[in-house]
Amino acid sequence: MNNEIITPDQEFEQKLRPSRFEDFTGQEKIIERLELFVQAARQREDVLDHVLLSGPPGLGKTTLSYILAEAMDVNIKCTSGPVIDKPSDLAGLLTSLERGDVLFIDEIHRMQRAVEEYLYSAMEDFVIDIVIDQGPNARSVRLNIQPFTLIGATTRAGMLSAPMRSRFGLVNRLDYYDALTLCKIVKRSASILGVEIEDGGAMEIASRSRGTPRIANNLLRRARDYAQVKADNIITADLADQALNLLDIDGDGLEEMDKRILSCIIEKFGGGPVGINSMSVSVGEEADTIEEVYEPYLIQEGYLQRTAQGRIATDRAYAKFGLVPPAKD
Ligand SMILES: Nc1ncnc2c1ncn2[C@@H]1O[C@H](COP(=O)(O)OP(=O)(O)OP(=O)(O)O)[C@@H](O)[C@H]1O
Ligand SMILES: [Mg+2]
Repeated sequence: MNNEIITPDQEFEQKLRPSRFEDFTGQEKIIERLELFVQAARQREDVLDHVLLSGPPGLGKTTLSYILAEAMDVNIKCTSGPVIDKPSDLAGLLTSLERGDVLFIDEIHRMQRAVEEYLYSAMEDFVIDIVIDQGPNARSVRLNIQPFTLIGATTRAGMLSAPMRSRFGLVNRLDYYDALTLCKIVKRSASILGVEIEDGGAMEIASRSRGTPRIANNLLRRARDYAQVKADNIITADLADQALNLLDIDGDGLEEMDKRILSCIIEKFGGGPVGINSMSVSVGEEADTIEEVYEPYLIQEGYLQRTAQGRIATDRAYAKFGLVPPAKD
């Protein structure tokens, strides 16, 4: 399996992560909007409104959060939904923020309900309740905190509760990148890494990266290794093609797990509909990962449909394996 292609490598990503709006390629609408709100807030010497960033993994949510903090010229503190055990963990973080600071909460849809509710008053009125003393003397005091910007990132916007969602002033959904945009990203990354790449090579990588900058960068890295061993360190279209074939990434950018999911629906479940849990057992991947990582791309590319009864393989999925879809009644 090529899980390394889709999983983040912190050190490597850090190096390639754009730190200013100008270096962030693609998602033009979102960038235009965010730049405008940053400018407006700065002019008023105000704190930036809370921002929600949603979209599949590797499209730039964390990157944008850092860019926003940088553009506002404030500190950023990072945490993640599942690691906040109880409201008091959050209280410590919130009281440590200075005016205008960014609190970045990754995987915000995985926050516990009690923690989430605790966050509401902080987001809305910049106050929190803390319990002091213990036993019979225990009492709750209301504490003002500095106005701050919460940036929440989620791969599953649909799993966010309505009250949480409504507290974000700026809601942005990142979409998959087209190949041309990814091509620019690949070339930028190559120049940072000092890798020589031809236009054709960059395009080959871009069109096989499932619309995802993280994957494009990871494939670039693999192509670089290949070029170093097999050629003169130059990534041509031909060389990129060979390197990606070696990784089992096909011409449509599908990787082994994508194909396993599709062939499982077709071969074991007669084309579907099949429930996520049966599919998860059958392909040997967690249901969450299938839903967050693999399915969105397969759906966008028209290989898979999600219906109330379950997942269905489309005609395109059959065609992918050279099969004829069953006649519909
Ligand atoms: N628009 C972009 N331009 C250039 N590089 C990008 C862009 N978006 C993402 N990247 C690159 O892809 C990598 C992954 O992006 P990032 O970590 O921001 O994704 P994410 O949406 O936070 O993913 P996850 O949901 O897994 O946390 C970054 O290190 C960065 O180098
Ligand atoms: Mg992230």
